[in-house]
Amino acid sequence: MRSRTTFVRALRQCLESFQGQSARASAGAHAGQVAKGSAQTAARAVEIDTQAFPWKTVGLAAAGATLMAPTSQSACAPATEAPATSAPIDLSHAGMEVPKSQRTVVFVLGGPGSGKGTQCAKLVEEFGLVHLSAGDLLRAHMKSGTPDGQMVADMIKDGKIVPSHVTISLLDKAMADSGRKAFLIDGFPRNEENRAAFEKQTQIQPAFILFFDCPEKEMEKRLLGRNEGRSDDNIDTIRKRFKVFLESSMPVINHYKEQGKLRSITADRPQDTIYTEVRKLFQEISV
Ligand SMILES: Nc1ncnc2c1ncn2[C@@H]1O[C@H](COP(=O)(O)OP(=O)(O)OP(=O)(O)O)[C@@H](O)[C@H]1O
Ligand SMILES: Nc1ccn([C@H]2C[C@H](O)[C@@H](COP(=O)(O)O)O2)c(=O)n1
Repeated sequence: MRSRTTFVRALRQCLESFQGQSARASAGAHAGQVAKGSAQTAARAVEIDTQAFPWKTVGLAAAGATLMAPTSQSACAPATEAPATSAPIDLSHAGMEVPKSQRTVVFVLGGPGSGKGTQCAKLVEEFGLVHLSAGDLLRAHMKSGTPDGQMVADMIKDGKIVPSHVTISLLDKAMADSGRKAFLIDGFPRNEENRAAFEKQTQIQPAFILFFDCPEKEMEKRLLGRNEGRSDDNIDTIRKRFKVFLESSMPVINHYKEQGKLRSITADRPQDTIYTEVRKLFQEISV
C-alpha cells in the first residue's frame, strides 16, 4: 500500500500535468487571480498552504487557490490509493522541489513605473510563468515584524537597495516553494552586487533580460497616479529611486547588453501595443 507521501507525489504529478495542459491561463499577477475553472470538475478539495506563497503569483497555488484531488479512477492517482480523509493536505512541504539546474529565469528590468509588473501579469496569464516581484517580496517581508523587516521598510521608504542576501533568500525560497520551473523575476538584479550574489548563490544564468525603456517624465506621471498606498510613491522618494536606477541599475542592464542578453522594449506606449512585442519573445523560447 502506498504511503500518504506517495499519494501526495502522485497528486503533484497530476497537478503538474494539469498545469502544463490547461492551466496556461493560470493567474493574473497583480490581481492575484487564480484560474480555478476546469480543475473544479474533480471531486475533493486539497487546500494549498497559502502562507507559503506570499508573492504575487504562483500559478494555481496563488491566492488561496483550491486544487482538486481525483476521487475516481484516473491517470493521476487511482481512487483505491487515495486516503479516505478529506482533511487538508499541505503540499508545500511534500519534497517536490524542482532542481535548481532545471530552472529557467527571465529578469524583468526597467525604471520605477516603467510597467514591469503590468506586463508580467499579462505573461503569467498567457504563458503560465511564475511572477516573482522582488519589491513585492520585500514589502511582504517588511511586514514580518522582525528587526530585519523594519530595516527593509526604512530602506524602501528611502528608495535604497536592500542588501542582496535578504532579497536573494526571499527569491530562492519563493522559487523552491512554488515547485515550478519557469520564473519571471521582476525588479532584480537592481545593482551589480545583486547580480553577482544571485549568480554565485543560485548558479542560475538568466535566459534573457526583458528591459522596459521608459522616459522619466512618463514614469513619474505613472507612479504619482498609481495609488496603491506604497510608501515610496511620493515625489521625494521617486526622485531618489530614479537616481538609484541610473547609478546602480543601468550598469547591470549594460552588462547584459554586452552579453547579448538584453531585449529592449520601448515602454512609453499603450499597454497592449507593448505586450504584442513582449509576447513574441516568449513564443520564441520554450518556457
Ligand atoms: N503602458 C502603460 N501606459 C500607461 N500606464 C501604464 C502602462 N503600463 C503600466 N501603467 C501604469 O503605470 C503604473 C506603474 O506600472 P507598474 O506597476 O506595472 O510599473 P513597475 O515597473 O512594476 O513599477 P515599480 O518598479 O515601481 O514596481 C501602474 O499604475 C500601471 O497601471
Ligand atoms: N532587487 C531589489 C528590488 C527592490 N528593492 C527595493 C527598493 C525599491 O525601491 C523597492 C521597490 O521595488 P519595486 O517594487 O519598484 O520593484 O524595493 C530592492 O532593494 N532590491
